Amino acid sequence: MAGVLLWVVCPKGNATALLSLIPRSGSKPKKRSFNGVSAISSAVANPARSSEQRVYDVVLKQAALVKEQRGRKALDLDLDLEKTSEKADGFTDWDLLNEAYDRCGEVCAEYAKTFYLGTLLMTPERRRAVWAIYVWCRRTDELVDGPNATHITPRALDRWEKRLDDLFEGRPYDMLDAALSDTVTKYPVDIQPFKDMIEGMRLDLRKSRYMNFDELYLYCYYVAGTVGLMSVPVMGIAPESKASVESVYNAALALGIANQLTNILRDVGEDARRGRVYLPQDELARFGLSDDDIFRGQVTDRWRNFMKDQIKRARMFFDEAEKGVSELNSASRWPVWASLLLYRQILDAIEENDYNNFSKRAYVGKVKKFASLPVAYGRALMGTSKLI
Ligand SMILES: CC(C)=CCC/C(C)=C/CC/C(C)=C/CC/C(C)=C/[C@@H]1[C@@H](COP(=O)(O)OP(=O)(O)O)[C@]1(C)CC/C=C(\C)CC/C=C(\C)CCC=C(C)C
Ligand SMILES: [Mn+2]
Repeated sequence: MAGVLLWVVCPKGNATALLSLIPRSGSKPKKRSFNGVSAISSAVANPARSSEQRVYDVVLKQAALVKEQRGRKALDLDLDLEKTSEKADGFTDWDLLNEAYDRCGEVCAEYAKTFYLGTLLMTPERRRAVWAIYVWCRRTDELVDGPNATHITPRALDRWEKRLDDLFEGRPYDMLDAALSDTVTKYPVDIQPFKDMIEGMRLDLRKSRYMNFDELYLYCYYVAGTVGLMSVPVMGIAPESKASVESVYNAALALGIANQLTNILRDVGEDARRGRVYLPQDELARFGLSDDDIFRGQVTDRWRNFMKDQIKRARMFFDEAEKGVSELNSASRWPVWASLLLYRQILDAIEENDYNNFSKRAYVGKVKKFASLPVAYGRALMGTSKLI
């Protein structure tokens, strides 16, 4: 990771409410109404398009790419790598490419053990592609959150983006990039979600307050919804699924948003100590709260009520995501269910802490964690048809 950093710094070379929140297949995102608040939010003050509409364009683009490839039937993604694929440009050594993927697996095992174990159920080809995506996301997040984050400037992120362009064009900069470079030649992965994740990191450099949910939604899409859009082309949709491609991508997007909203609710105290408040300012005000209450860090009834509302919304996104998991290829469902159930339980833990997310970290204990794994497995075995 240090090498990457050096290069970047100094380069060389309620349910109905949610249903209106998540756009359905082929339709445009509708006006959002959450908790009785007409929350087309910034779109009201600003005739420009809402975050939801902007994000939906990326969903459509990604879905179109998948459909195009399905139509061509050019790839059989389950065949052995050696039999099916061309070598990535500049990478003529199979051993080196295998080594690059193995290294991605090691990084993944080190940073996200449960997720890594889940990927072992996937086909070898898909598994290593997901590792490559994971590693790129982890490195991108490390740039702004890692030990050297203070050296990161918008220009450094521009260079990271240039490097992304290069790897998508078959010119990887290092071994880990080479694995992703190979992955994007084999799966219908669009570059836009990757660029958008970098945009999320840029946002983190310049913005520490979110006026309303529309602004927060865009941030959550950038840093987390994108992960869903990057992963599904690799995980694959079950051949027997009757769901539209768009609806599956919407569910994937919802899972990323749900995870990030959960992250934000869990880390309120930690973020405040870094001068950051990710909670929508207008919603805080509606509950008679302000930044000062967050910096004071006292759990009051106002805070509890506010948190109940926020948790409810995060759960609605999880509910929406759940509908899509069964549409994925059977071998990809288990890790997704496992991560969904584990993340969702963080919300329960916040409740169990009596909403003290200022000084008590909500976490899911080992027993609950392990108990979720067979539940995830059971759900993964269930068939499709929750979406249309
Ligand atoms: C149909 C359907 C439901 C499909 C499933 C789609 C799918 C696999 C969605 C994945 C959703 C997911 C795991 C999103 C990640 C959300 C997340 C935690 C984002 C974090 C961002 C920044 O957060 P922050 O800095 O506030 O927090 P930290 O303190 O840093 O934690 C991220 C850290 C961005 C970087 C993301 C990653 C490193 C995770 C990348 C994961 C994958 C590529 C694999 C996803 C696959 C599975 C099975 C979970
Ligand atoms: Mn982070």
